[in-house]
Amino acid sequence: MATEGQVITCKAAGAWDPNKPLVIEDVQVAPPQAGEVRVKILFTALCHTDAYTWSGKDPEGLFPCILGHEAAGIVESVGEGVTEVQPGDHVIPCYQAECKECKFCKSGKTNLCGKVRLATGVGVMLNDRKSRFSINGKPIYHFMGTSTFSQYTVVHDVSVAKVDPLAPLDKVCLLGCGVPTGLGAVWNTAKVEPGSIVAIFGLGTVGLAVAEGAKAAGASRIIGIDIDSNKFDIAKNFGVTEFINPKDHEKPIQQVIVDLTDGGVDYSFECIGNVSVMRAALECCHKGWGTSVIVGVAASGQEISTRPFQLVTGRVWKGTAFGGFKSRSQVPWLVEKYMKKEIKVDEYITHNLTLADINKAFDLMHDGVCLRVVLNMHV
Ligand SMILES: NC(=O)C1=CN([C@@H]2O[C@H](COP(=O)(O)OP(=O)(O)OC[C@H]3O[C@@H](n4cnc5c(N)ncnc54)[C@H](O)[C@@H]3O)[C@@H](O)[C@H]2O)C=CC1
Ligand SMILES: N[C@@H](CCC(=O)N[C@@H](CSC=O)C(=O)NCC(=O)O)C(=O)O
Ligand SMILES: [Zn+2]
Ligand SMILES: [Zn+2]
Repeated sequence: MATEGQVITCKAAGAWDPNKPLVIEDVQVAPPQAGEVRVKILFTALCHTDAYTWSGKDPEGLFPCILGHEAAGIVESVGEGVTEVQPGDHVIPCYQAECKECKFCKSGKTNLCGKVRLATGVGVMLNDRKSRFSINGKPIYHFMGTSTFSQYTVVHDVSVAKVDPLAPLDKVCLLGCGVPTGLGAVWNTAKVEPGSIVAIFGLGTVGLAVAEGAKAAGASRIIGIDIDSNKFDIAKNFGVTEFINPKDHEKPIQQVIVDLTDGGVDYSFECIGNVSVMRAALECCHKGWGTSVIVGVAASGQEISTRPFQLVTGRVWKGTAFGGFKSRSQVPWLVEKYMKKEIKVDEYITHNLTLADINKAFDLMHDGVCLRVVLNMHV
């Protein structure tokens, strides 16, 4: 049955209140307006950032909403003026937009885009500042401009990357967030050189993708730090060469690492979202040149601190969003790298469940027993 121009009623996971179980329910998804694309989501993964917003600690978190931002699907219909995708195209929604026209996109200095960010930050579409989701007439907010925990979603045309139709969508959905973030933190943000010593705090999907990126960049030592020693075995497969569990040491972890590395590492990456660890990650860097990249997302109200002397003496503190990748231009390139077996993706998927199991999937994340859980949205 043709659905173009019609309201679609489908299943979605509604987040009604912080930390309250997600509710699988019928949601109405309005047709796309000008500059918008309605996508049938086939597979979505869960990222720690979904859990962060669901927890109520995200200052941009609005309820009720439909979470989810790491997914893949097929274009169902497009709104007026949309030229770069058409119904049937295989796509990855991109929470980090790329309009190619705004001050940010034209700067050549950042992958951030300003075109739709103000609207996506308050859970609505740019065109009429309203949501395309509702339940029996009550509007439900969008999340990160993607809302992939729904069988159908509406995104801005600048927030969707067209990918190779031969790519398996149950795998490449991961290229919507965690894996590119880790790889890009190394390749685009830090620009790690061959021979570098690298420290990675947090060995979840993002930290392991940092390890993979560092190995590909020719790092000589890749030190993984995690409070869960169970992560160490799997981390070897991603290139981590040494492991430290801070619980095994009495000294501050930054001192342990400085002692192990003749003065500190060349590059460190914080992939947890813990501001104390961010300080340790900066302070384990080598005097004169060590660079620390903040990847983890810290809760509302949290602040970072260190002695300014750490920066005066040459350490550099940076951050990264989506690993510095320009989404619509570079996600298709990452998909091709996966198809050529130049980057891992399958190896990050530890569980496959269905939309109905979404609360179970978040339990796996909170119990620390998974990397990525991929949900089949239409079983
Ligand atoms: N900047 C960006 O563009 C992005 C940021 N993120 C953020 O990156 C972070 C990591 O995401 P995931 O890998 O999905 O999370 P995850 O929860 O799978 O991994 C976190 C790891 O950190 C470890 N850990 C927790 N506390 C620790 C501590 N005090 N010391 C050492 N290890 C500790 C855990 O055992 C776990 O292995 C999250 O904060 C997420 O929100 C995720 C994607 C994009
Ligand atoms: N709303 C949050 C912002 C959280 C954040 O930093 N998000 C990352 C992506 S995390 C993906 O899993 C990001 O890319 N930020 C850039 C942006 O424009 O949002 C808060 O206010 O804390
Ligand atoms: Zn994410
Ligand atoms: Zn832009």
